[in-house]
Amino acid sequence: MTLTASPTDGLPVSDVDPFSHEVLEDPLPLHEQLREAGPVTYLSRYDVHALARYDEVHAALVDWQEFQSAAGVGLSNFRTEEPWRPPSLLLEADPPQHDAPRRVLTAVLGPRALRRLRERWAADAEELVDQVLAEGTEFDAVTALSQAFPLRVFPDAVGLGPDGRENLLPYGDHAFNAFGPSNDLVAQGAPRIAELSAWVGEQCQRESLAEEGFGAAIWAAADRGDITPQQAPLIVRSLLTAGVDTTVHGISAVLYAFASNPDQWARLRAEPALARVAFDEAIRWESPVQTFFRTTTTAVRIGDAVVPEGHKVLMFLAAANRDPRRWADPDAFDLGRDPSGHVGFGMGLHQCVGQHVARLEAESVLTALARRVARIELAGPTRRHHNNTLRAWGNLPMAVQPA
Ligand code: HEM
Ligand SMILES: O=C(O)c1ccc(-c2ccccn2)cc1
Repeated sequence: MTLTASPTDGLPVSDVDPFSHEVLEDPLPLHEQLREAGPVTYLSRYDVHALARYDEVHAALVDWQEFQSAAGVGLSNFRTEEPWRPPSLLLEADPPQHDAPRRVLTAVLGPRALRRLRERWAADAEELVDQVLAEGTEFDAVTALSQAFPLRVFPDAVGLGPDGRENLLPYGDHAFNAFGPSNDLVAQGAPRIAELSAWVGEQCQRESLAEEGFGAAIWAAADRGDITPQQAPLIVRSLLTAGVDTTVHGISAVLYAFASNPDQWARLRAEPALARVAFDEAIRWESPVQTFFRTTTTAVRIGDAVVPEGHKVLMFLAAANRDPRRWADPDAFDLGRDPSGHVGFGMGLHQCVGQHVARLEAESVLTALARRVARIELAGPTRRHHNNTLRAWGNLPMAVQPA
């Protein structure tokens, strides 16, 4: 990446494409360059300002007034472009519109609501791990665990019917690609997205949902008048968009972290309670959600530069999560570290409302695996799955040694 300091306000400029396959394959060198270039960089290719250091990313995330979400959290600016789908009532909204939908989902997905799922998901994870190990000690952890577990437990928790669940991953993959530029990744998903969107939209209707579950709880909130009946299906859609691919790649991230750091697996075996901190450390280390945007609502000073009003700001969460200004030995996956404060779930008003669901899914899988497996290691070449927003594994060939 060529960085030229513009003569005026000391704002480094680059024409790098953060959404190129070269960068998506290995974004770490770009993250390092952007952090070292200064507190903010101007990416001329997309006319956006980039933040890669922890302090600047954190500051933008918590300042929802000057860095708004209602103009979209992708490259597309909803002030000038039609969104590809009706905007999310949480993600692509600011207060006051954001308030009621957020309050409802906070209650539906909160730690208390999950208490009844904890035992069921622990049993589901044990059953899945037993099935995987019964077939042998070498397997692709992406299909056998990272995809299998979320797809086994989450649609049921939402209250989806049995048919069409294979639509969830491609729908989410396209939604996360759509936050980036209209490149080949977006073009790949375009032919199917109308059909996938229709199926997702159908699942959000009250009559499609089971009487128990996150979906029913959202519709019950509409009955109470906490939200309107028109908002309910869009809030169910949020779960189906944001709640599947993210957890699949989050579980892949923690499994890869352990397989590439076998000494850390030994620590987990010795102290199974470390499963929860292990997941957050993996979210910091790998950052399954790599980037997304905000739009300035006024001219904002960052470092020596001023970002004009109405400009898109690209936040590199993954770069912030490995910023040596914030983290000691940032590139190490270390269960001894306190990962709290990482921005892998965002921060502030829009911080992930489903983070407790994600943590419970990951903890269930890790606990079941740690009890049954003495060692896990990579057993062959890995392949990335490229997405404009998500950091994902296409496969994770794993060899395990039963306990
Ligand atoms: C490893 C798994 C996950 C990761 C890394 C993740 C990451 C994130 C991040 C970074 C944000 C902030 C977006 C922003 O600030 O604009 C977010 C928001 C959100 N997430 Fe998650 N997420 C995960 C799992 C989930 C799950 C399981 C659900 C639903 C059950 C979910 C639902 C949402 C929703 C609805 C929002 C929007 C919140 C708001 O704008 O108020 N996420 N997530
Ligand atoms: O409400 C929705 O539909 C929705 C919510 C959240 C996301 C998201 C975006 C970037 C990073 C993490 N999550 C996507 C969609």
